[in-house]
Formats: sequence, structure tokens, C-alpha cells
Amino acid sequence: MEKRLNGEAKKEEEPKDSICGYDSLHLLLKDNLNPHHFQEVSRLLTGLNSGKAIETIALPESATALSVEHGFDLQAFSFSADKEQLREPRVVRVGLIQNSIALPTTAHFADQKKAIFEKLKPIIEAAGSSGVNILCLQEAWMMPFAFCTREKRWCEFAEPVDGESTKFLQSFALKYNMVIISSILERDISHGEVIWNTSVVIGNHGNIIGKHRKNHIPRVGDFNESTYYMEGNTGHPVFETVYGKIAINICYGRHHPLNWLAFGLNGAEIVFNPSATVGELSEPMWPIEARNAAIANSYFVASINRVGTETFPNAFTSGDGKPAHADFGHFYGSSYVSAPDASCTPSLSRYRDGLLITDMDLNLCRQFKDKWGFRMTSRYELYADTLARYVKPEFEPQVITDPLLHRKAS
Ligand SMILES: NC(=O)NCCC(=O)O
Repeated sequence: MEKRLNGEAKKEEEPKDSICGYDSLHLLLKDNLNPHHFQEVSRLLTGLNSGKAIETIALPESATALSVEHGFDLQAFSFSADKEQLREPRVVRVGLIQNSIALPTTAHFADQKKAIFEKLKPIIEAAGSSGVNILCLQEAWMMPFAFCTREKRWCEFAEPVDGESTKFLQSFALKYNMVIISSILERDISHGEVIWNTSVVIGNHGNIIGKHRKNHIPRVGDFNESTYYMEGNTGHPVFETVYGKIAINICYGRHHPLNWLAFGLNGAEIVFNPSATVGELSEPMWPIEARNAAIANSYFVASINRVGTETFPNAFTSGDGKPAHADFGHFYGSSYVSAPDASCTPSLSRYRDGLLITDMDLNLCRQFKDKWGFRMTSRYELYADTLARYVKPEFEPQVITDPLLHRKAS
């Protein structure tokens, strides 16, 4: 199932943002370390689940055939939990899809959207035929990530919650008895056509369970998203589905520990992080933040990032004095899943579309709450008090100054 680019052979044509021609860090290490060193490095890098390396799982032939025919990365893993006496295992199969756009950004908008739908069909089919229970797509999967441009014409991609992207996915939800999380640019028709960055949660009966709107909007690099939509007004909802309690922390929200915390306080067992982010800006953060959130909140985190480089018709600047440019940089994919026990899956490809399938026993969440007691030892009342004071204009930081601070050394 693993696919790799051959490091040596690809050297000459290495992409700008490459890791030496390898599809992922995992494959680079696997190819260049002896098996024992690789095992030890993996133990430290990706942790152990129930005392052993995370296991791969076999998928139906129909799914692997689709991945070969359509050239998408397909990987599958399983997290286990200890056997309990009073509860049965609660194993949920989660699928994450990362994809590049399908047509140049200069194509007619309707064609661009339709081409993404067509491109995703076989990947969703592979997920469905593999028995995926909950499927999550990347942030704003139904459009190019045009927010770098500040041009308002891209607002045309926005849709109501029950618009064409939701309708497209509802049929798969029904066909495969799947919950689907679909992150779109939303146009709120009943509130004056206001635009939001929204995840729609489609139930396994094809129904719309609800929506969540992105809480934190980036103002960094070329991520000029505040030009397009407002800070979300839906709080931190947890959606209780037939497969477990799920929540969505959209992209830049992953830099905000309190955002992760609030989903945990509301009882989430899996938090999805549909994202769109580029290498130069955030790649060193990517393997850390979601994993930390999974550990700190005793839940699973499923991280999805888009793939590829999207070039726009008109150049834009980054407000940093450097030359204008027409692309955002490389969206590095690398979708992965983190568990409450600090283990994680290897990442999908940095370059190709992909489907990551992960079985997770949700009993692991409570087992780690019982083991580490992070909720019990959290002292929330201390922080509630600090925060309540901090948000007041008259707040003064609690600083104790050394009375000898300004005395010269003798
Ligand atoms: N889409 C989005 O919020 N991107 C911001 C960049 C980042 O958080 O890495």
C-alpha cells in the first residue's frame, strides 16, 4: 500500500519545498535507517499504542484498486485500547481526505467546483467501500484557497449550508451509512448573505446534523481570510452521532489551546482539524499542535491539510516588501491522526491526494483520563479567575518585580 518516490532518482527534479524527493518524513526515515534504528526512531517520533507500534490494517481490494487507478495515497492504521470488563470496545473507522484542486484557477467557477467533485468521487467511494464510519474533508475543499488574493470575486464559491456541496456529499452519507464533515465557504442567506468558514456535519442518514463556524481567523502571511468572512458565532459544539461525539476545530484554531479545551469540556471524543496551510509558514508546527491537543484533552485528533500549489491570475503581495507572487506556496498535505496516549499515525503524502483510514477504539479516551487525570488536576477555577480579570480593560498582569532590578552590579 505504501508508495514512495525514490529519493535518489528524484534528486534532480526535487520540488522547491521538498524533503529530498520522498513522499513523507516516514518514508524518508524508513528508506535511510537500518530496520532497528527505524524502529527506535519511530518509537520516539510516533509513540507506542497499547505498548506497541501502531498497526496497519488491510483494506478491501476495491479500495486499493481505486487508489492505484486514480493515483491517490491510501494508508490505513489501527489504534487499540485496553480490554475493559464493563464496556465493549467502541471501534470507529475514520477517513480523512486530502486533495489538490482539479482545474486551473482561471477556469469557470462552476467547472472548477464540478471538477473537484469528480476528482473526489473515487476517493469517497474508496472510503465508503472500506467501511469508513466518519469521513472528513479538508478546509474549503470545494474551491481554490483564494483568500490570499483579497479579490472579492472568489466569494462566488460560497454556498448555503444545504447547497450543492452538501447535496453532493449527502448521497454518499446515505449510500455508505457514513457521517461526513464538509468544510465549505458558507453564505448565510437568512442573515443578509453574510459569509462564514463553516463545517457542515452530515449524518449517516444523509441528514444535516448541524454546523460549526471557524472561531479564529488567521492574519498571518498570505492568509488574508478576514477579508472574506467573520469570526464564528457557533461556540464549541460537540455533535453526538451514532459513531461517537465529534467536534471540528477549523484550521488556524489549532494554534489556540483554549479552543481545543472547549471542545474537550463539551465532551468531544474525536476532534477534526480540517486545514489549509503551507510549508514555509507552519510545517514544523503541524506534527506538534494536534498531538499535544490529543494528549492534553484525552481525545483523538484527526488533522487534514490540502495538497499542491494553487496559482492565481493576479499577483498579490505579502505585505513584507518582497516581490509580488501569484501562488500561496506549497500546501503540504501530511494528514494524520493523533491519539490520547501520545501515539500517532504516519502522515499521508506531502504531494499527492490521499485517503487516511484509521480505526480507533474510543474507550482509549476515558482510559487516559483515568490514567493521567488531566481533567481532575486541571484547577480550572484558577484559570477562570485569571481569565475573568484579564478580559477587563483595567487588568494588570501579576508581576512581582525584583526590588533590586535596577541596581548596578558592584
Ligand atoms: N486556513 C488557515 O486558517 N490557515 C492559517 C495558517 C495556519 O494556521 O497554518
